[in-house]
Amino acid sequence: MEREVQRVRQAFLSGRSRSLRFRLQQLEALRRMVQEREKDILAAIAADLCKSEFNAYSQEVITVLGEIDFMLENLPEWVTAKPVKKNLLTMLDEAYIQPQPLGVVLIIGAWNYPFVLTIQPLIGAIAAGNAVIIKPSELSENTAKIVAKLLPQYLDQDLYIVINGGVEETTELLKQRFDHVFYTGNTAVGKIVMEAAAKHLTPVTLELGGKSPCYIDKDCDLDIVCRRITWGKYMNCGQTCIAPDYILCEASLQSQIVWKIKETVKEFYGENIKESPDYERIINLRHFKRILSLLEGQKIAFGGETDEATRYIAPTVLTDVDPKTKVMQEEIFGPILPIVPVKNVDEAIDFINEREKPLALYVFSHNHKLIKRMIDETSSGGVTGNDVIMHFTLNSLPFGGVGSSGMGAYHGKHSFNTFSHQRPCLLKSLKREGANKLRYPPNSQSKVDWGKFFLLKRFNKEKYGLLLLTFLGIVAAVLVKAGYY
Ligand SMILES: NC(=O)c1ccc[n+]([C@@H]2O[C@H](COP(=O)([O-])OP(=O)(O)OC[C@H]3O[C@@H](n4cnc5c(N)ncnc54)[C@H](O)[C@@H]3O)[C@@H](O)[C@H]2O)c1
Ligand SMILES: CCCCCCCC=O
Repeated sequence: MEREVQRVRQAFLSGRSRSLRFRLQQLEALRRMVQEREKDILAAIAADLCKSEFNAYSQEVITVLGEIDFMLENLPEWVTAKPVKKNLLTMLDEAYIQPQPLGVVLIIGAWNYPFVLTIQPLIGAIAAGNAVIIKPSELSENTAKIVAKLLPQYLDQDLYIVINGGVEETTELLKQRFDHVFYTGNTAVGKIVMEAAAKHLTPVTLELGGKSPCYIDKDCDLDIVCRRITWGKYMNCGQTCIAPDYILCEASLQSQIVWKIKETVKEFYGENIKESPDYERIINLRHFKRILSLLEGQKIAFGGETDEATRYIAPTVLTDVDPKTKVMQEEIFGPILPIVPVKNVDEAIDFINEREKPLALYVFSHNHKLIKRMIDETSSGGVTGNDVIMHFTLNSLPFGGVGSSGMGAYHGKHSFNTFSHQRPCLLKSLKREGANKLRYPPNSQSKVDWGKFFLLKRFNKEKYGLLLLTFLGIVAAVLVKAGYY
């Protein structure tokens, strides 16, 4: 492992990943890989999650292609140095921020959307000029294999490498020194990753999970609300980090919601859900059994059918759920939707605030003020109002958690920033030494006064104009040089 990391570091130190041209070339090669080997990629995802080609394409491949195109379009502008505002002391100098690559980045992927959740961070890391070690999740072994097979055929083989393996390999990898670690997965492993990274003072991005609440106000169109929630909850068999985990609503809405979700499930997946090409399966037996254990002692309004041989769990809704029961203590990450009745929006806000900060928050209402109030008075990684999941798809929005749902963010420019160091640069001339006398010892009251004038004075640019500021600066420099101060 040490040798592999060393090899990637040597490749980074060669400097070739830094030029804009090289980054664009690699991103174009990655796009070619996705386009030319689409069938192999979709087949691998299908084998891991029993997902149809249409679903794999629209949930994973489109996002990857969209992200690459967005990077190719914007990267030339993002990599350029950005001049910053100056003060009187630096107005004749050059001051700018130069984004630079961090170095060697470790990306640890997740299994639930095994392609996009591994490749989208990779796109950001390449765009920012880094070398990358990719560790796909061993749980989605088919996608892990295809990623390991294809990437070296299209990308620089020393700068971007894939290491496959399980906990043992990840543990070994985490002992190495990286310049950034980007982890997607559960909160418990997130802590292990952060602890390992801390030994080298390596910064981390942690894309974790949590119980994302969904508040339904009585002032809304329940048909539309239930259709959107059904889509986001049962997509990928509930194995979506930002799936609505549970519903909060007034007790009077509960039976209508159950009925409408049941009808929508029929509309989406037909009478025989097992036969639907749009309904996936649970990733493995461990997760299958974990999800089943969440049903114990619950009132099942509909669903609840299971088949261990195929790891099938039907779309299920639970009603009148007691917040103290197991299903409300951990992230469900499966097709079970508990409804917890609350008296009103105040109680819903308290309910959310008494728990760990979730990765997403959903609120449905015709009342825009109520939605704004929910946003103002709670915290979550991201929010979609009157829909679910969709904030993930807009790459101008940062995607990430807060508190126990994670730290840092990515997507689009936010990925570029995550994998870059924003290097502040101030370039001075070796001339104009007179003005510097102000900061050299011995200090005096008049030097302090001039310091205050240069550094603290706020000018209204429109009123005085830049010319006046320049004039004042020159006068001050001349006075200092002449030895008056
Ligand atoms: N925020 C996001 O974008 C996002 C996306 C997908 C999943 N998630 C979250 O991930 C969770 C589900 O994934 P999971 O928990 O099954 O992931 P997981 O257990 O498969 O972990 C993911 C990665 O961590 C490694 N790993 C596991 N145990 C380890 C250990 N003890 N030491 C070192 N490495 C270890 C695995 O090898 C794998 O590569 C959910 O909580 C979900 O919300 C979050
Ligand atoms: C269009 C759907 C993409 C959903 C990706 C969710 C990522 C977290 O699991």
